[in-house]
Amino acid sequence: MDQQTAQTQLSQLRLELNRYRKAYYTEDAPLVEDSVYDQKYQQLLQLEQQFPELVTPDSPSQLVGDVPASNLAKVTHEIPMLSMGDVFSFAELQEFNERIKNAVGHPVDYNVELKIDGLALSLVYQQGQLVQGSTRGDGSIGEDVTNNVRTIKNIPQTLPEPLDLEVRGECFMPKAAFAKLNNQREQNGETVFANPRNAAAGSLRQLNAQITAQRQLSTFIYTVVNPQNIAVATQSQALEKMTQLGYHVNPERFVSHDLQGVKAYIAKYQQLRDQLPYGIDGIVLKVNDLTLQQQLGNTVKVPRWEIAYKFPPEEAQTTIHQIEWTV
Ligand SMILES: CC(C)(CNC(=O)c1ccc(Oc2ccccc2)cc1)c1ccc2c(N)nc(N)nc2n1
Repeated sequence: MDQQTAQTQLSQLRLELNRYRKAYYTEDAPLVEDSVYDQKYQQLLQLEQQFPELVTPDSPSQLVGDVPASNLAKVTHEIPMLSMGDVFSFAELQEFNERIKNAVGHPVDYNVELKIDGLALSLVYQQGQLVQGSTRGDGSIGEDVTNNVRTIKNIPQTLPEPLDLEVRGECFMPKAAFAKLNNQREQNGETVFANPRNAAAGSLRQLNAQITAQRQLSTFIYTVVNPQNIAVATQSQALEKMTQLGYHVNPERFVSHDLQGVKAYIAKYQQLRDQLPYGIDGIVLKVNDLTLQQQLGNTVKVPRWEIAYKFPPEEAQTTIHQIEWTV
């Protein structure tokens, strides 16, 4: 290929890849699958290797430090990482409760939790040592972020007991850290993140763990995948035990018999949502008894024993310097 053709192809690739990057990071609306981005990015790298004199400072290859690597190693989840069934009205919660009562034959207790708005994370421990951290990916295959999760302060690297355990939770960027990061990026003339969830995803999915380390990420852990290993019978006991093991577990939870108290909880946190230092997008009802959870089972993507009640979307995320955070 002659230099002229290479130049044309490279400027086309730079244009496309920078457009994809911008959409992914600032508009919270990826334009293409990671695999398409990867394939074009590899094409650009090959051409730049062949014609180094054609590399320009705005080429995506020159921003490698900050480009979240969609070429992180892959991890297969032995137990799938599931998502949530969503409802948008209290009436639908009542229908869910009726379905459960009919399936189980009696009223059940629910563990009621805030639905943390971050990115799902799985942590695997062997003999009490953290050996792997991974993202959900498509539920069966996620990305290996082990080195990055080792930089997150409230993730225990070693448990006080030599347990073989897999726990799951949400990785998130606190709102104050998000505001600070975007203001810094704006001052450096970099693209800003659309919302804390995108900022958390972009910060966790890095090849360079030192970038992750600077981003003040946090977690709330909410599931033990193998509860038999910690001798607990309910979701609420599991969360207590995880707290004792050193995990950061969200305290705004309670056990409700049927739906008593859930309406008040929804009203309280819809009100409090803007003042919380982390993002939530609803509440979650989980059948508290773990044996009942097993009996109720899961569909391919969603457990049958939990339901998420989604809050209406918050008003559009205005640009950061206009928001004065009240803590
Ligand atoms: C309920 C679950 C989907 C996690 N649970 C799982 O991923 C899960 C996965 C396999 C399980 O067991 C299986 C075992 C074998 C086969 C299939 C499933 C059980 C739970 C979930 C997801 C997001 C949550 C969130 N943002 N906030 C809170 N507060 N809770 C959340 N809970």
